[in-house]
Amino acid sequence: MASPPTASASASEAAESGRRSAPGPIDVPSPRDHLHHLLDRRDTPRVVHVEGTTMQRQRGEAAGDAAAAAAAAKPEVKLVTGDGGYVLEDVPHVCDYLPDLPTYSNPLQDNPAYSVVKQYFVNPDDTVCQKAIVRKDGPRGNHFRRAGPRQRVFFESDEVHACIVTCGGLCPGLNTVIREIGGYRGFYACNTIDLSPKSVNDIHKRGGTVLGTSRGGHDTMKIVDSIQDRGINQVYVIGGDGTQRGAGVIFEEIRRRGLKVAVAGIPKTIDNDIPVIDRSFGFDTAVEEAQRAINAAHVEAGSAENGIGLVKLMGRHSGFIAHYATLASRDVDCCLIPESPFYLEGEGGLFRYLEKRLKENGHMVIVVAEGAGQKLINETKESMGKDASGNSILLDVGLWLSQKIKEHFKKIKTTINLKYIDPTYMIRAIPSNASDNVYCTLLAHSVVHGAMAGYTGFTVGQVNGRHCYIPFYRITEKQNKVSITDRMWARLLSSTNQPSFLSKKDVEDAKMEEERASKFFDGPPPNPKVEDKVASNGKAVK
Ligand SMILES: Nc1ncnc2c1ncn2[C@@H]1O[C@H](COP(=O)(O)OP(=O)(O)OP(=O)(O)O)[C@@H](O)[C@H]1O
Ligand SMILES: O=P(O)(O)OC[C@H]1O[C@](O)(CO)[C@@H](O)[C@@H]1O
Ligand SMILES: [Mg+2]
Repeated sequence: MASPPTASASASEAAESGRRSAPGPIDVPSPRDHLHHLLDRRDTPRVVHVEGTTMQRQRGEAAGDAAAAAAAAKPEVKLVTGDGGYVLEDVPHVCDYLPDLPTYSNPLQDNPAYSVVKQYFVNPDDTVCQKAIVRKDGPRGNHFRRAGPRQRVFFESDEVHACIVTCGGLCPGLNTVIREIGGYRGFYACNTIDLSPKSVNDIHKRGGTVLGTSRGGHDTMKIVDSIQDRGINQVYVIGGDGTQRGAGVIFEEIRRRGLKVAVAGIPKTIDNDIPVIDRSFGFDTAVEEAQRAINAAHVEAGSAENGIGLVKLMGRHSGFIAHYATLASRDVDCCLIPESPFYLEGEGGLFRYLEKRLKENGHMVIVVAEGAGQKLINETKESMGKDASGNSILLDVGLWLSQKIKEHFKKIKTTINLKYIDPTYMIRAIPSNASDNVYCTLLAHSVVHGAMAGYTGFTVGQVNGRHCYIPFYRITEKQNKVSITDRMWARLLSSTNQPSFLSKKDVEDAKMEEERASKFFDGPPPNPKVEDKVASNGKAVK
């Protein structure tokens, strides 16, 4: 019988043999393939691969030439491999480039509130697995460093000079995170009143961000100059994929300058489009608030003859809010999201379904995510260009669809009553609900613990219910999307009874695409093929 696969080849060995021909669409990657992928990431040429306790720098500052400097400015992949196909995708630490920093005992141990906790400090070796489901003969897979307080910290409380920045769109919960980070010294100290500025005291009850937010205008050098000039040593960045990318470059520049500054991200986006993590804060609140709009649409539609209620929800590229709001409501007859293209005319099209549903039920509710149907709209309308951050400005699918539906029913001489509701900005401007509030609080604590422990260049996130530290590149390399080949989307289809708008070929293509993506982004599969198993000497095991 084959021994359990491991991915413990050295980085150089892995990089060398990693460039084999691309496997076919139905191949599943071995843990070694995945390791190669991590080592070979186009944007991540610098690799630190740790086996046991040995660290090998593949390329870096030592060469001292321009190429090395350029390489040094790129993200570094830090891998630790272990038995049974265990891979830890570790995050950078200030000691990686400032090796002799002093440490201090964590002041939390003197806080009476925490004295009752059995084991408050996390074991430094604790890691969180990315895939909760594994099989007995499969590899243990990808892991991230567990978040939480460490016994030794790299900053003294009095020495901390933190800054917080929020970027991108609004999101319920922003103020809760700001409040909890802002109160860091209060968090560790006994007298929280002295250390929590009055101004942040009740900001978690307000929507928006007390700091303000913006798009565009990222200038790495100016930002890092300002961090340096002001003597800031902890930078907390709250934002979506763009913001985390920005934080990644700030971190690289800080490391290049050799500053003792921790850069840490807290992922924010109501669209829930950040990969790896269970969900982003504010999403739960958005889904809950969307119910009010859907209820209103349902009441309006049900009160009129041939009533149609149409609700637009946010979701630029990912239709999670529409998806979950539909599932939660049960009053929705059709949900349209960016991930699932639809068409209007003919058999299996939207209009036929609307006609059928109105005949059966006399009214109906449609939920559409703002990014849905953009290709269809673009056939007749010019695109709107980009926002200051480079995101495409979307055409209003709600208005467009309302118009199209009205035209269609006019053509077939049927009177309808269509009410279009656009609650998008109202939804994202509210304060977070109770569940998001707790989530934000814990995320904020976890991120502060990470920075205090000297970790940097990471985003805090919940993975399989546990908080962990995830390298920036993992959060920004792709977007989290609704998988239309997943059971969850099938549940929606079975609850609304809407057409899937997909041909057999579309489904096959989608499956193949998702398999390819998960092959490279989600770590080793639970059960690799036997011939893909690799022993610790790098040889294939049969
Ligand atoms: N590759 C990048 N390098 C540096 N800065 C970036 C990069 N991408 C985006 N940014 C900056 O990050 C900030 C936020 O980006 P963006 O407006 O796309 O919002 P976001 O963080 O993705 O949030 P959301 O999509 O939830 O609204 C902007 O100031 C933008 O200039
Ligand atoms: O109008 P703004 O502020 O650019 O934001 C719109 C975008 O922000 C988000 O709320 C978050 O990315 C998207 O759902 C939406 O497309
Ligand atoms: Mg974004």
